[in-house]
Amino acid sequence: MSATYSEQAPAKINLFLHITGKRDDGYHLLESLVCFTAVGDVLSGECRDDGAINLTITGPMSASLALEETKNNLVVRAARLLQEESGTSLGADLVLDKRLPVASGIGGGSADAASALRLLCDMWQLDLDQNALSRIALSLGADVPVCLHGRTCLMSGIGEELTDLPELPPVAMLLINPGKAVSTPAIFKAREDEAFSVSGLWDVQREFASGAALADALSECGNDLTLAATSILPEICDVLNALAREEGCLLARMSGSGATCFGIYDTSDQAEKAAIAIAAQHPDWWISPTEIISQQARVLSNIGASFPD
Ligand SMILES: C[C@](O)(CO)[C@H](O)COP(=O)(O)OP(=O)(O)OC[C@H]1O[C@@H](n2ccc(N)nc2=O)[C@H](O)[C@@H]1O
Ligand SMILES: Nc1ncnc2c1ncn2[C@@H]1O[C@H](COP(=O)(O)OP(=O)(O)OP(=O)(O)O)[C@@H](O)[C@H]1O
Repeated sequence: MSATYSEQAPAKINLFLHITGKRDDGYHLLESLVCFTAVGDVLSGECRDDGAINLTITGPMSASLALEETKNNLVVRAARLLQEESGTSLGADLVLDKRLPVASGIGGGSADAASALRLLCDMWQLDLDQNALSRIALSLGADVPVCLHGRTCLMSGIGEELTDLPELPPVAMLLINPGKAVSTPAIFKAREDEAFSVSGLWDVQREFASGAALADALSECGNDLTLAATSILPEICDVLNALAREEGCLLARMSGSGATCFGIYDTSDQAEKAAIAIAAQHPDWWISPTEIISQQARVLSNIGASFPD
């Protein structure tokens, strides 16, 4: 029997997101403080020797992808690119446990693609150089390089320039998605007339001992896609208000191009209480209390521990 490999695909959170310019090809230059959370998808799989790539999607959010062709799934596209680049004749039977809402600003698809690259490099024992992997990642999407990197960092360029930052403490967070998908290109288009932010505002040396200190520093920044996203989906304002109203909320902000928003809470107890209170009023929203994870925590959780629901 062949071994089962497993990789986590944590949600990506843009703690702040500044749009600093636009390239001639239409892609925007950005600066964003990115971290990852304990909640995420999980990809697992076994090796095949015939080169076939099979993908089964399970989990609470699998229905959102049911109408899409499997060959277009970012996991399968990542696998195909890796086969081409490496020339391997191996394939894989993959299972994606889809827990993150789709098209929701927390990079679910990008995280899945990155986890496929990590899992298959391991399974197929590939020794590709980092540049080749980064090139494949960027060709799959602007958020895939940061998800492949998988640790707290400052992201710039169109998403391919990554500067490591001191790891953040396990800050308590609450993620909420109002259950409506948002198109990233539509949001970038809707902000076309807005001015660009200046870059270089974030002190890359700075360390934070608590969620309160982090939230305080983040209050100087913002998410430059919020206005555009709320004009397309006003329900995002309801989500932000619901997060901010609850006791212990230090900051409420949208991630990426939305519609998922995060709240930073003083304690995990407060984040969990807020989750229960908001769920009672909005049973149709996706609500997930979680925390920021560090790279070290991810490595440890890979050793025998299961990934939190
Ligand atoms: C908004 C963010 O989530 C912030 O992390 C990302 O920049 C989006 O990354 P992504 O979803 O992987 O984006 P892609 O799939 O590469 O691009 C989707 C579309 O978003 C727009 N896009 C994306 C990234 C970027 N830096 N500039 C852009 O203008 C482009 O219209 C592009 O056609
Ligand atoms: N494994 C996957 N998971 C989610 N979406 C996928 C996947 N594979 C392909 N897609 C397609 O990618 C689109 C964007 O999905 P994703 O969840 O990554 O968006 P997002 O959360 O807005 O990402 P970002 O934060 O990078 O803007 C979906 O609408 C879907 O059609």
